[in-house]
Amino acid sequence: MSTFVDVALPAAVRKQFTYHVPKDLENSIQTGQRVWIPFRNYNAIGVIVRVHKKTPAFKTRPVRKILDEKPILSKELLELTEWISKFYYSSWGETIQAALPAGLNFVSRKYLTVSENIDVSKLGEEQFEIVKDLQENKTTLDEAKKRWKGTGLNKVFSKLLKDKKIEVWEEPDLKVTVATEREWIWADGKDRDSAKIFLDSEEVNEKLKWTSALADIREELPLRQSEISDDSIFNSYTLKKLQDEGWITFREVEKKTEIDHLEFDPKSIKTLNEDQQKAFEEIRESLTKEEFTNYLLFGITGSGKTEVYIHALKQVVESGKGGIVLVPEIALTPQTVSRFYRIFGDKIAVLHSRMNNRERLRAWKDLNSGKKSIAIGPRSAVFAPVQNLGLIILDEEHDSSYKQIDPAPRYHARETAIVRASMNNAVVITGSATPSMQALNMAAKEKCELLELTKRHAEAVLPEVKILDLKQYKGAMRGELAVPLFMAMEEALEKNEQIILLYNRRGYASYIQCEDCGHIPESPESSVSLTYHKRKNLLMDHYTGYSRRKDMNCEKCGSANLKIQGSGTQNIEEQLEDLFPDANIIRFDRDSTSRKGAHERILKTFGEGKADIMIGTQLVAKGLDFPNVTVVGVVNADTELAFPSFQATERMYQLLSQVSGRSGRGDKPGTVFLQTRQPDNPALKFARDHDHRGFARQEMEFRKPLYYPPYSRLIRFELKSAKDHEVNMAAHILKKSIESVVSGVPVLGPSPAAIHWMNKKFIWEVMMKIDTEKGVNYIELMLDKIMAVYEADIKGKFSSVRVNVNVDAIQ
Ligand SMILES: Nc1ncnc2c1ncn2[C@@H]1O[C@H](COP(=O)(O)OP(=O)(O)OP(=O)(O)O)[C@@H](O)[C@H]1O
Ligand SMILES: [Zn+2]
Repeated sequence: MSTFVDVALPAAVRKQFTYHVPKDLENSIQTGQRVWIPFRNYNAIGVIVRVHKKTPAFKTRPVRKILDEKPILSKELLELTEWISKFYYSSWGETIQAALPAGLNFVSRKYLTVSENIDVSKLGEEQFEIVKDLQENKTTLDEAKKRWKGTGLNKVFSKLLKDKKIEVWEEPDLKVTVATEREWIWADGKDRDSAKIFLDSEEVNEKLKWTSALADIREELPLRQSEISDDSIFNSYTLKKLQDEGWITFREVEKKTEIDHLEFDPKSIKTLNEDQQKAFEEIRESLTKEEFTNYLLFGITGSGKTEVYIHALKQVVESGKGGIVLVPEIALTPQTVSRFYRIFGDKIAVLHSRMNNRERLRAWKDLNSGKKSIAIGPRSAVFAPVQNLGLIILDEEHDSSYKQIDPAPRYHARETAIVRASMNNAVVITGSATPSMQALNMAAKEKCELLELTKRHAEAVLPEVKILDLKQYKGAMRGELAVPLFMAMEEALEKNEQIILLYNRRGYASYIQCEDCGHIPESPESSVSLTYHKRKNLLMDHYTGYSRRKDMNCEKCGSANLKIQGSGTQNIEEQLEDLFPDANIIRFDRDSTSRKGAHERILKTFGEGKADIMIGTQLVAKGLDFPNVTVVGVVNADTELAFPSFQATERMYQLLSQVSGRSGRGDKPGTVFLQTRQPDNPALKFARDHDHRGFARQEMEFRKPLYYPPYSRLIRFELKSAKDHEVNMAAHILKKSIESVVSGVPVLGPSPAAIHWMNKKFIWEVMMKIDTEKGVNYIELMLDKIMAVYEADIKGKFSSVRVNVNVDAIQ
């Protein structure tokens, strides 16, 4: 009886491809391996997701070769990616693609090889020339096409391909290597003492530049290339000279990662306070019993959630297991990493988006081999190949970055973490000072265990929050700052305390507006309003990258009265420099942190007290812990409300609470000022009173009758095409398809998306709300049916329209 395998490919089609296994490969084939399979007219890389004996109804082709001796995807991760592909309605292949780092996933190039069963002696002269070339030079398909383009050999090459005398094979795009660097060492027979004698000897001529270098480095060998600092008196060239003179030589060593430079001091682990200890005891019990449990750690800002995580993780590591710590990408600061590194040292592998492919691959391998047992990273670290998984921590559970939006798989790291933990009898701790409505609802339904920390550690207390009505302070403004905020800042500066200002917008000034007709220029590519950048004098679309020079006259009415409205962080920064000429001001936003390492530098400067005021976007609200910050100001609390989503209020509330939480974390009490034009907005008042439960109650009351999440599950269908009328019609057909498959569920739309035109495509949306009790199999089957009906209905029409499905869509 033959053996068959089902193979996943990274395509968007939700199906696997079946091949038979040649006898000689039968003993080595396993699920989770990559194999080469004939696909269309080349040999593609695929991942085996199933091995079975079920003969398919069609004629199968054979697996060509096995790429990985050992599976690169464990049974566990295969099962997890399968669950995601069903629940979030992605293809299994594209889900696997997201779960593996480049070099191990499907990212590949097409190379040419000469077929094994070709008889070279029978080739014509031109054929022989090509074959010989390919045998001698490793060549990609693209290179070959270029090489013979326009020459007489082009046709011969195509014929060889067609006759399968030359085959196309995909190969992983990244060779599995580690990054190395030079480490300079003494040459054979040379050492510090002989160098000293030489330097002291008469022969040494001061003209020899390298003398000083030798003097400088002789005590410091071995010396890594990366350790040569810019202000050092010698450089690589000096070292090269010393090498030529026979004093030193080098060897290639593995590069250190950023994390290798952090401080390791496991004894510095903090003793938990009473509340923390109580929470930890409960978690410990589940860990000891190896029983899947989902905890929600609801602890106010500064209550020491991180300390609880650390103790839980320690318990896990000591029992020989591994853990994953998920944090929002922008909270993945050196501050967070170093707190864990101090206790767990090189057991930690950090994964983040600023790493290059090679660094990421190395982290993956260290975890997969068990060399490291803790992964820290953003959303995608939920796929980290941690061995013997005992615990997953998901900090700042409410953060929207845990949901992937594009491309598929559109998964949420929280739900994925819960599923992965339950597969491993592991524990999940999700933590937040402002838990999402979803999480609170789970706790209410006893689907997770609620643990609370209601006090800040030791003497620290929550800050006093003041709401400033900008309408009332019209005549009492210092730039963008109402007088009370300005005065509090002056006072703090006087006492050498620090200040954080949130301005939730970027660029020099947000937008321009016509004073006469009120028109605000919009992007022709995405229909969002354009942001004005003073430095470049440009209007920019931050979604698509479109930009143009600032208009001189209103494009609508021709008036020259164009006013710059609102102000971005750069403008505020300049104002602050005038208002507080003696203060050091530092800006923290995406523009100022786009360079590698900038993020770290800014936080370090502020942490060391070398800056007095930090002004920035949402970045300043996340998880930062600076005990000397006593004043926090929100320049305009209303900006979040303008966002078109049922979650806008929740987002605003969270942002205000989180940024407020940066104040008064040490022994000095803090104050927070929220500037607004809507002082009566209840969300602001709840934020002022630190009343998350009150806010949640009101928010739930608002959502329940409207059947919004968490009372329902939102599934958004996004339809895209360059032809607006086609998407529009297709969206109507899709709506009917949904209604014919499931009756009685609310279907919203079709409507143009909030951003109706982007990347030259029109976007329409249809949304449905389903019962949250419906499980993964129901969802997959329902969506299969809907898509089948839809596809039958549009058959032959609207071929330009693509449909994306987003389960648990949040905005
Ligand atoms: N048991 C403890 N012993 C000593 N210091 C503690 C203890 N618990 C917390 N702290 C200190 O209190 C500060 C706040 O703690 P931590 O950053 O863990 O709070 P958090 O709940 O994670 O805050 P946030 O939600 O605002 O990010 C930190 O500087 C931390 O070191
Ligand atoms: Zn106008």
